[in-house]
Amino acid sequence: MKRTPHVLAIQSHVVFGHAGNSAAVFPMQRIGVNVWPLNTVQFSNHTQYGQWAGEVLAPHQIPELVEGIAAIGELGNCDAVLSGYLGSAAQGRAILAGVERIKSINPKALYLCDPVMGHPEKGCTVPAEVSDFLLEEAAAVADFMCPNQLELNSFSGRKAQSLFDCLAMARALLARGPKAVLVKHLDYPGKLAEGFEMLLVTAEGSWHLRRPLLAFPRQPVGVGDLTAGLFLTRVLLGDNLVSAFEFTAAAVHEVLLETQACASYELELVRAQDRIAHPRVRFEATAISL
Ligand SMILES: Nc1ncnc2c1ncn2[C@@H]1O[C@H](COP(=O)(O)OP(=O)(O)O)[C@@H](O)[C@H]1O
Ligand SMILES: Cc1ncc(COP(=O)(O)O)c(C=O)c1O
Ligand SMILES: [Mg+2]
Repeated sequence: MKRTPHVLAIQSHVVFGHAGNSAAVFPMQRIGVNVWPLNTVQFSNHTQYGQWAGEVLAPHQIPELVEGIAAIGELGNCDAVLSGYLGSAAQGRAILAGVERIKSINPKALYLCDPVMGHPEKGCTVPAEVSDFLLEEAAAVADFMCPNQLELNSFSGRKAQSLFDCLAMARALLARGPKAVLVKHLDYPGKLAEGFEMLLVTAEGSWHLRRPLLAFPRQPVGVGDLTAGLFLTRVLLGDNLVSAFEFTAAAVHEVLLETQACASYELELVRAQDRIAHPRVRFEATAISL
């Protein structure tokens, strides 16, 4: 029987609702991986509510927890690390040390870095040291990076002017080391208003995908975290990168359809669980080149 992969998922936890690990862990488990959640913060709720209670994990706890897993002889069973929102560059460096420790025991282990930089227009940003860390240090170690357009613009120091410009920006990020860059959400002048577009860029080629844009009174949070977690999971389960990309788009769309149907602000992950595992919709990625 094929072994079930294990993923160390290092990102935020919210008690109520879904963001970070609270958006990614259950869907990842539902489609077939064991998840080791290491929560970088425990907040009452996600920060887009404008108020929350809770605490950030001290950076020294990350290596301590990783060493704890090593001490019971289980660290070599880690097949991948996923990281999301970082409270500080110090927390990021502690994650990279953990990734290096895991790769030294299991060289096949993968690292997916979701370079979360918040939503500047909603007053939520990360310190400049975190965005510098993500570009200068994390990109060199990560196997996969999953920026959205804002994050890609921030890496490039400018706004994308066209789809081909987005592609050039993603290729520039790819040149820093990752095997693949998945742009979770494209935004550029001339983009069709009714579509939600994504991009996958690898050394082999580039693929563009469009799914319907759904109307929400308030944009749900945690979609990026769900996207990154599902993509990594499907790769671990043996999909090629393009298939993992197409599956992820379909499964995320199913969650958003359920969320919209329930008029819910929080993602309806439990109600959508069978559709996450077996999406009824399918979006085909089409190859594009510069
Ligand atoms: N098909 C869709 N229709 C409408 N909004 C969407 C759709 N897919 C994602 N979104 C929204 O687009 C925004 C950007 O998503 P994305 O960049 O993937 O991740 P993040 O959640 O990290 O910002 C999110 O606010 C999400 O709620
Ligand atoms: C605690 C927390 N974690 C993670 C996120 C990131 O969520 P998203 O997937 O929407 O980028 C947010 C967004 O507000 C958050 O508040
Ligand atoms: Mg995000």
